[in-house]
Amino acid sequence: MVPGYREVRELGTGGGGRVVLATYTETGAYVAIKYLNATLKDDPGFLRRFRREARVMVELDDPNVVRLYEYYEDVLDAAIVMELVDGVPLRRILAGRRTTSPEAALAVLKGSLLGLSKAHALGVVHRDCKPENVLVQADGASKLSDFGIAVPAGEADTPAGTPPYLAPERWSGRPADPASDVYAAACVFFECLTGRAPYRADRPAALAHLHRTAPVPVEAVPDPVRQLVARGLAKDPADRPPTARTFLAEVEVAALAAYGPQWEQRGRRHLAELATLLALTFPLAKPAPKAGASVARTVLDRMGRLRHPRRPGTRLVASAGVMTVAVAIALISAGRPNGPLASDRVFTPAPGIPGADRAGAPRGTTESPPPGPRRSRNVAADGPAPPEETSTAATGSNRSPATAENGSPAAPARPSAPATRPGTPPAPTGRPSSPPSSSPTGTRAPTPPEPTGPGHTVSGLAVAGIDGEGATIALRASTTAEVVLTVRFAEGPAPDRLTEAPSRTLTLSGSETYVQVVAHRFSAPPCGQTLVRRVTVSTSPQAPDGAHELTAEATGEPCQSPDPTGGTSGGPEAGGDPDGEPDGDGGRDPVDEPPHDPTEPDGPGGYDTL
Ligand SMILES: Nc1ncnc2c1ncn2[C@@H]1O[C@H](COP(=O)(O)OP(=O)(O)OP(=O)(O)O)[C@@H](O)[C@H]1O
Repeated sequence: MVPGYREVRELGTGGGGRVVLATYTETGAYVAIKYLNATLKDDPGFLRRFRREARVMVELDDPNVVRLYEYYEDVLDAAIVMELVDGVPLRRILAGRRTTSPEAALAVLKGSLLGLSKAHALGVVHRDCKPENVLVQADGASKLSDFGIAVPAGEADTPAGTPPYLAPERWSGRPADPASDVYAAACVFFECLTGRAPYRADRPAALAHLHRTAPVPVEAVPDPVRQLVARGLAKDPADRPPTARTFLAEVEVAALAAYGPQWEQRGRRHLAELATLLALTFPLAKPAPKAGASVARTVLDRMGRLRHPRRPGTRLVASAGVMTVAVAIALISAGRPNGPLASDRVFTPAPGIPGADRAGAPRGTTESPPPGPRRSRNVAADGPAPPEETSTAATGSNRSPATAENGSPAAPARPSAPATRPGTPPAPTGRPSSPPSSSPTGTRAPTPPEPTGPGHTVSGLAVAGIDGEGATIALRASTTAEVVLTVRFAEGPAPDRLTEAPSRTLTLSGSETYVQVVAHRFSAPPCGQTLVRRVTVSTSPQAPDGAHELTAEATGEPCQSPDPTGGTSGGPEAGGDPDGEPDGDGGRDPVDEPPHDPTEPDGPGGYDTL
């Protein structure tokens, strides 16, 4: 069990292990914890993949993607602590060949494409978009989960994916790229509309043949969305929208034209109805020992204070010299090739179920790190992988390591020994005596006080992410003495036209590793426009490579054009009514059965993730 959490019950078991509902003991907040199967944990390849999943998730701070709160690893367990989605997998909604209204199918597609866009912008492909991995909440919002087999786009990889959703080129062994995610998302869209995956066969070879050669079964879907299906399921990736973002633009246009400006509202409402029908299966529907306390504000309260979760046991740590590896430690080490990656300390990003305060915040923006070697972008993407992985295994493998502001490469900072050696007593586990301060200080940062203690250095510093409500900063110091962190936020219409906000100063102490979520409300980009956001961080004592900076772009939702149907909602051939009633595919014939098609009661059963 991950220290600091209490298991409530099992939610399900996937190919990689089990997922449990748990509470964070300090606040009572609910989380989902995915444990890597014990056998797989002993397999370096699987463990590497699991760590990669965590690293991808930590970067994907997006409301359409299940959020990572913490990655935990010790001698016994490897676990991902993540946002609990109180809802149902889309698979369960579609069970028994049930369908959704076209607007609901479009809403699912839009949610998946938004999540995938974020991944694509970071150079990552999901590779396993399918109804099992789309979780639908009671409000009709959906979230993409399970980045277990995600890889950097274009990386030569072993075949992976789930056959009914596998693009033709993937069957030929071509590397996964964003267009193959587009194909999978289009398959899920098709399944929402028809209750079936586009191609079905009982033998992989037959299924591969259908994906490669069978005509796209567009006649099975309502007219207004046929073109979308044809585009998304195009055999040749060159005929498909190249990324989720480009497909999304086409989806918005087609949906608006066919179903009017309220299409998404109606779609979400219908999804909400369908999910609510299954409310008894929601994770929180079953009796739980304690009501989930809201963590919305606690995180900010506690921001900057280090939580020392209970350690997994000194005996384990001391006797085996086992190191508890943490994502953020990898993050802050990522900028330096020989940086310290292992620690005996449990690390908890943004304590108090971090990120939860921001989970419900509206975003609807994309963030894409700009090119250029001088700026540290997403650190996990920039830096080399942890020692177990090659740098090409890191997300965005073609990116250069983080470099200092002055342009010189980050200096190696490998310590001569781990922080705690076998036999030495564990680090203090109490709370730091005083919380950090966080105050606006004018346009320039004040001169920070000198840190105490000899040999006190900051060995790692990185801006791990930016979103509309602030930045996540990872920091590692050589001792638990005070570190002053100065954060500057700036935004504007272009990189050379940024306006700086008053800087923020936080004093941190009591730990050697921190991940700070520093709140700052950036302006929301107007529809169709892009705003540039920049976060610059520096510390005292200074990090070896000085200040770090991350720049991101946020793009507003596409602007709505006047309703081409003259203001009526719902096109004449939509097969959906203005109230969004479940009308499925409007009584259309099911998809033509391809040869070798077995009868499948509940979706494309019989195929697991490869
Ligand atoms: N964050 C979450 N919140 C709520 N339920 C979740 C969460 N993550 C996973 N689950 C549920 O836990 C179960 C197992 O999920 P997991 O992702 O491990 O497997 P899967 O996607 O069903 O299968 P596979 O990983 O083999 O493709 C599923 O029922 C899933 O809906």
